[in-house]
Amino acid sequence: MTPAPAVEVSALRKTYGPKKAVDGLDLVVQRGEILAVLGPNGAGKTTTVEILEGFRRRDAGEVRVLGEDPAAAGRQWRSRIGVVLQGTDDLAEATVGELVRHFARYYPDARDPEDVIDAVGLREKVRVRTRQLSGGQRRRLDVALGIVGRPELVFLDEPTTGFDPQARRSFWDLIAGLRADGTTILLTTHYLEEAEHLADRVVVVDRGRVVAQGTPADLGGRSARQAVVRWTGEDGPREVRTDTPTATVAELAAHLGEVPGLQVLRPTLEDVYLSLIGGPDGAADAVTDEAREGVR
Ligand SMILES: Nc1ncnc2c1ncn2[C@@H]1O[C@H](COP(=O)(O)OP(=O)(O)OP(=O)(O)O)[C@@H](O)[C@H]1O
Repeated sequence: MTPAPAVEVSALRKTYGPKKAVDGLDLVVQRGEILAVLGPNGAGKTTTVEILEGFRRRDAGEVRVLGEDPAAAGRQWRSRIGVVLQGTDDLAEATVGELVRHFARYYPDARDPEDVIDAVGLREKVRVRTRQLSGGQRRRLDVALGIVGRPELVFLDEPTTGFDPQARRSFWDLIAGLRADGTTILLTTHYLEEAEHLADRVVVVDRGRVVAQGTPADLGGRSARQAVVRWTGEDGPREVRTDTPTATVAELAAHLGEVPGLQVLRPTLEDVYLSLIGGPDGAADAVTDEAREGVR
């Protein structure tokens, strides 16, 4: 028997005054998978995650997280969930080491705090007060506090915002390690390469509902889209669209030998994502721009 999904959401709704932040959202996160939720600013990602964490009330819809309704779940349920909170300002005078060790004591089966400090790359900062950390280091501390309790399910809301590229890579290794331990992870991100690198599946949310989902390779029919073969011909740049780029390249090579300027291009995850949400500025912004054009 396949285990029940870690997260099941159907027809979720949440409004703030007249604003429909979440508008009929359906979502499933299977046990052991990494699901990335993508979407433009204001799409409803954080609201959804906060409802799943039990921090925000919903207006309507069914929600099950580790088999329970987060709106009614208790302490024991909470100890099975890892929440990466943004900012622990009231604890700014504590050191990194003190905080991680302190949080570990709240959980029945916590990870070794020293291992967690190493895993998030804060060993050199272990005696530094949290108020003295950089933004990226603070975020890593948030992650450390979110995972030290050995949660079955971790919510990561834009975990690598403000990370330098090297820190982002080590964070990805950390997440891959959690997954290898069987942890289920739901992450929101604006970094398409992060979703591509980490996620088993991605869900694209726009205006409070899911507009597409799939593996990073297949999202929006990506793998089925035609490839573009480009090269430099005698008269300048040439390009053809084809379902069989290998055959095209073989043909070119037979004619030209080493093909000058050869490139085979497929739509990136970012291309597909932007087409799903309506262009580089997102559908909502495109409409606003049109309206602005109208009044000029
Ligand atoms: N506490 C609140 N009161 C009123 N409106 C809110 C509140 N929180 C969010 N909103 C609005 O609800 C919508 C969804 O916001 P949410 O933060 O869930 O989006 P998001 O997808 O996480 O965006 P981002 O990518 O910018 O973090 C936005 O229009 C936002 O302005």
